[in-house]
Amino acid sequence: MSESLVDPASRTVEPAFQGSELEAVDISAWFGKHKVLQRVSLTMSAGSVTALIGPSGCGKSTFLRILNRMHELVPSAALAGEVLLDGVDIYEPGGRITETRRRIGMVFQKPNPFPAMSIADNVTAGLKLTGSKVSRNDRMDLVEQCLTKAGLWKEVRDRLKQPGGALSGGQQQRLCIARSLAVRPDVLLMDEPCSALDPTSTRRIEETIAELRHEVTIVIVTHNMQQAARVSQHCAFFLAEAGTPGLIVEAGPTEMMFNDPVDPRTADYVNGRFG
Ligand SMILES: Nc1ncnc2c1ncn2[C@@H]1O[C@H](COP(=O)(O)OP(=O)(O)OP(=O)(O)O)[C@@H](O)[C@H]1O
Repeated sequence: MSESLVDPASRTVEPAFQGSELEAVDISAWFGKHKVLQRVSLTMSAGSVTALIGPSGCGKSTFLRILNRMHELVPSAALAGEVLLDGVDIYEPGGRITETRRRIGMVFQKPNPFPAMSIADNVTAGLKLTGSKVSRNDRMDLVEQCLTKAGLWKEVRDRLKQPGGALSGGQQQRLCIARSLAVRPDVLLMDEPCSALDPTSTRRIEETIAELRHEVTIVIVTHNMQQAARVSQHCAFFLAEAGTPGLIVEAGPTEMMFNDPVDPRTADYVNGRFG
């Protein structure tokens, strides 16, 4: 893929950012007897966006869901390995799942605001679940702050009481990002957040991601190579060959992954020769 795909501005890692580091160590995963991930290790650094790329079915979403303990919601699901958030395993016995999911938020493929709930209430909907209390005044400040960070404030500030479901798809996705930010996560996981959106809304979300990475560590699954090149500073290429479990073929700085990968399979994939 040509060098111009990688935005030079997105490569710089801000030295001042003191965010959280997420590290997956030797993660294997199963659905029943079907092993879908094989000893995957990856460090997702603070202050940067890590893109997970690879063909359909290679385990990217499963890996992402393991990073905030959502994988275990599937009855047949099992896993081995560790996920360290700032050095502490989120799967440690006695660890609180609610607190883990507060610290590691998730934005899904399809925008999922509460459609009948007001825009403002959508933003603060996660606070109750995590047991956080905010006064009425602080609540409105928080609503404004999160909508601003999600790049939606200017578009909705005059209609905060209108239902979230009345927004466009792209606005709904930014509302979901605002809702994730309200509980002050350390990490934000995004599973193909633009796949249901038009190119303009996609651009808008990408701009939001570029701004957010200065305050929250971001991990994004994307099928769009241009998007991976535009928004991420690090990339991991997943592959499941001939029915074998998914593994990481190669991971590293996005510029290297796109312009000078070590493994020929990475070059083939990022250049659109398969997948
Ligand atoms: N709930 C589930 N129950 C059983 N098998 C599952 C479940 N979810 C995923 N799988 C299987 O796990 C493997 C990895 O799926 P996963 O969705 O993680 O891949 P992916 O790389 O994210 O794919 P895509 O890019 O198409 O979203 C696939 O073989 C899939 O069929």
